[in-house]
Amino acid sequence: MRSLAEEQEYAEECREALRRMVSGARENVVVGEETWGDRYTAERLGFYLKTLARDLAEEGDNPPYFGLIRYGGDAGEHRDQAYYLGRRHISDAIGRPPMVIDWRAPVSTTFYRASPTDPRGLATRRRFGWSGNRLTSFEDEQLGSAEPAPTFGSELVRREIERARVGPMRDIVATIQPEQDEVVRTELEVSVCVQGAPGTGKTAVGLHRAAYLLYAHRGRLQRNGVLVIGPNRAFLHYISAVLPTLGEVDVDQTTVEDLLAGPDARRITIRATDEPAAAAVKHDVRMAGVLQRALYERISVPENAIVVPDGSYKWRVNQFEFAEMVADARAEATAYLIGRERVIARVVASLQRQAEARGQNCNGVWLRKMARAATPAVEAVWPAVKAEDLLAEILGSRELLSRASADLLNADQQNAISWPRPRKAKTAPWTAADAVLLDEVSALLERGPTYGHVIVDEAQDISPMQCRAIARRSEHGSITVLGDLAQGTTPWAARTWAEQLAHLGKPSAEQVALTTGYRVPASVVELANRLLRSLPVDVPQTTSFRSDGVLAITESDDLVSAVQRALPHEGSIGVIAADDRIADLTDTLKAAGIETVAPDGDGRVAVVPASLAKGLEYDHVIAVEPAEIVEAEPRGLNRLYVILTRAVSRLEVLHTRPLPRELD
Ligand SMILES: Nc1ncnc2c1ncn2[C@@H]1O[C@H](COP(=O)(O)OP(=O)(O)OP(=O)(O)O)[C@@H](O)[C@H]1O
Repeated sequence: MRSLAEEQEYAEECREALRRMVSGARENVVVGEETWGDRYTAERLGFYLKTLARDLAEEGDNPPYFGLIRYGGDAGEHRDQAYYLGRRHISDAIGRPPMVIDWRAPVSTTFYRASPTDPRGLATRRRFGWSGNRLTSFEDEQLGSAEPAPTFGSELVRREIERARVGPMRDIVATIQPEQDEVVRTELEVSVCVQGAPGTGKTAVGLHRAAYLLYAHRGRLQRNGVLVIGPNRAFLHYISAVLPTLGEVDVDQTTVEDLLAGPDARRITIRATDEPAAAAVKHDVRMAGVLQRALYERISVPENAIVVPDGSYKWRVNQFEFAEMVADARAEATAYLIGRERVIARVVASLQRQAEARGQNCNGVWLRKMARAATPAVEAVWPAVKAEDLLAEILGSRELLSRASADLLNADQQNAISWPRPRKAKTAPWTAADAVLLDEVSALLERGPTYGHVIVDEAQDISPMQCRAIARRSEHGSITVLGDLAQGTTPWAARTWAEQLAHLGKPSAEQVALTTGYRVPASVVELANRLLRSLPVDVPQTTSFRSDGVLAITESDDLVSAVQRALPHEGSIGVIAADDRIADLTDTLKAAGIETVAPDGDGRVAVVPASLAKGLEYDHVIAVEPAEIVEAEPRGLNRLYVILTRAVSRLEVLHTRPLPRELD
């Protein structure tokens, strides 16, 4: 095995090889641009070469590798072989073995999963310690010896997990733990649902799974795409750097709200906010039934035949035939507008049969003319509908709403979502929940495109109707569902995964639990677990990987002193409080000369509204007045649980009012 100096030299050689790969890729772009060929091939080649050059160049100054595995004498095809593992594959010359293997390649699994009790053919596992991009140390585990060393855990892994957090989230490729690796490498066809306590690495696992799937199934997923859905924009900002560092830049990352307001649904402008009672009804899965009925009641049974004059003839589809065409299309078609098109096509086909029987030549022009002539009759029984017009009408017409929601919604529920008078779709006071309904109606009218894989983070908070919108976008693909039932804070938060998975269209997804926490230190976990016992969900408790960390409960409202106590320590500081205290607290800190930023800003001290803290983490968290956080919303205790578990190293709870008794 190499010494430290030799390893440093090898690291330099790898960097050099990577630089050659970048310039080679750039040269290829130039050559590719001058290559003759058909336009499609030239375009595809150009796109591929440019992507490769860009990906390689974006590699930047990351350490070229983080681990080395050396197999023993009885490891089959890998016998006595050694492999360096890094964020990306590095090769020196075509035909030569790679200098560094991508962490996602099958052989890398051994690095993550081998243990003294199951060495998987390995003799040694070496982990490298880097300071910036300088290799400073390594650590060897002898896995193949007859007498395995007692497991003491890796010091480098411990240091990485306990490091102070600054700035946005980082990748965890060097230290993925075995149970996390199993989720990351689950096959593409398999949908998984991960229930994990705070800080167990769900988000990290989801992002690494996206990168893994793109590596293992690049062709398929580049066509269909991978979508990551997170709870809010601050969270997306926080995770935005992870996939690019892993070499993956073509993953869509969005919130459910933005997904539904996206380019294919830009028809409404959200101008209003629903009352809680209205939002509760609109997010209820029964609305799917209401919308479906309201749409399909537009279809009626034909009362007349279709007669189309054509020169000296008149072609006919009699009333009975026409009714049968409508009934058949209704039974077969997957979407309303497709069914309507099908009826028109069948009417035209019938006219064509009659015309051809008379020896007429039915060319394209004739067929289009017949379709135009038949459309008004079809329109009368199967009218074309625009999603926003229909939704505006359902919410604006008590008769229609009551017909469509009979036995689904009671009178109070119907009242809650009714607009006082019919509105025009364009200027109606649309709300965020209406965008979810509109998406449902749009999908009833026409099927939309689907992704190859969808990753849903904080999935416990997604409403049944939002789940259906996600299910539609992953209908022909698979999903990774990440969440924690105990952190559910929306009015519709899931109580069980079985129910949520059914709404997401994947009732048989594999359910996995992660229970080792890598963020929150043991003393803070102990406090949070007390609260967990009083939450109405059945989830396993976390055990912390970390024995360090400090918990302080201070009876005071002196936030400035609390921040000043935190400032000398390394790392980020998050002041988290009930939403309506944020402006005040920001002013107080400003007056004391302490500069603060919002949760998506880049600065040392962030002032974070409780409602935006989900998924984020700070080295030092100051949780201000838990009683206010709990009182601010119906699921206030769950919110408090989220807030207490944002701390990486130190949590200070600042209060003047009694602490909620659930914390005792
Ligand atoms: N194997 C690991 N090695 C190093 N760091 C890790 C590992 N797993 C998780 N972490 C770190 O632990 C922290 C928590 O991870 P993450 O945010 O993914 O957890 P989570 O389960 O999504 O938490 P929450 O439910 O609170 O949002 C992050 O800083 C992450 O980088």
